[in-house]
Amino acid sequence: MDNQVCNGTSRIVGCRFSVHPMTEDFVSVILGALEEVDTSKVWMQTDDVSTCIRGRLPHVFDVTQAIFAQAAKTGHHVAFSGTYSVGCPGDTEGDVYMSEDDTKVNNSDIDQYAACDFALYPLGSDSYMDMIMEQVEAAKQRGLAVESIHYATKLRGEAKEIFATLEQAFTVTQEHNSHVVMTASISANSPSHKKETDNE
Ligand SMILES: Cc1ncc(C[n+]2csc(CCO)c2C)c(N)n1
Repeated sequence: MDNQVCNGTSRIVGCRFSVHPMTEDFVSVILGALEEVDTSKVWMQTDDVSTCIRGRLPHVFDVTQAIFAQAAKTGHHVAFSGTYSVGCPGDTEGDVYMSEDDTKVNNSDIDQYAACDFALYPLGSDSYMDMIMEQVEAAKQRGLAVESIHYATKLRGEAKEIFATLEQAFTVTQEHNSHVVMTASISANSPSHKKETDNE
C-alpha cells in the first residue's frame, strides 16, 4: 500500500445507501428489496434514512447491486444513493464478517439500463487526481458510455456493468491508497432515459 494515513488494521468496507422508489408503494419496494436479497455475508443496519452494510469488499458490492436490482425490477423509477468507504473504521462492529470467503451469494444478472454519477476520493494522497483519472479511463475501456461532468463522472449502460465498474474503481484505488471514499447516485427506469433514447 502506497500511503498509510489511517491506523485501521482491518480492510473492512462499508456502504451507507438509500433507495428511493418513485411510487406510493415505496415502503414495500424498499423493505421487499432489503428482505429478498441475501445479506448473510455482511453486517447490516437499516434506519429511517438509510441502510449501512459492512464487510468484505466483494460482498458490499454484491449486496448493494442486488438491492438496487431488486428495487429496479419492480419497474418503478428508482434512485439509489450510496457512499462506499474503506480504511478508517471508527468501530469494529461487523468485523466478524471479515472471515467470509470470496463467493458472492446474489445473482444480479438481470438486464436493467441505468445511469450513474460516481465520484472517487482517494483521501490523503498527493496523487489523487492521477488515481481518479486512471479509473475514469478504466471505465471507458469497459464499454459503458462515460462522460465527465462537474464533480463526478457519468456512466450509462447495463446496471451490472455499472456496478462492476464501480467495484473495479474502488478495488484498484484502495490497493494504492489506505482511505478511499466513493459516492454513487444511480437511477433506473427514469422517464428521462426514454427521452434520451428517443433523441438518438
Ligand atoms: C436502502 C434504504 N434503507 C433505508 C431507507 C429509509 N426508509 C425510507 S422509507 C423506509 C421503509 C419504511 O420505514 C425506509 C427504511 C431507504 N430509503 N433506503
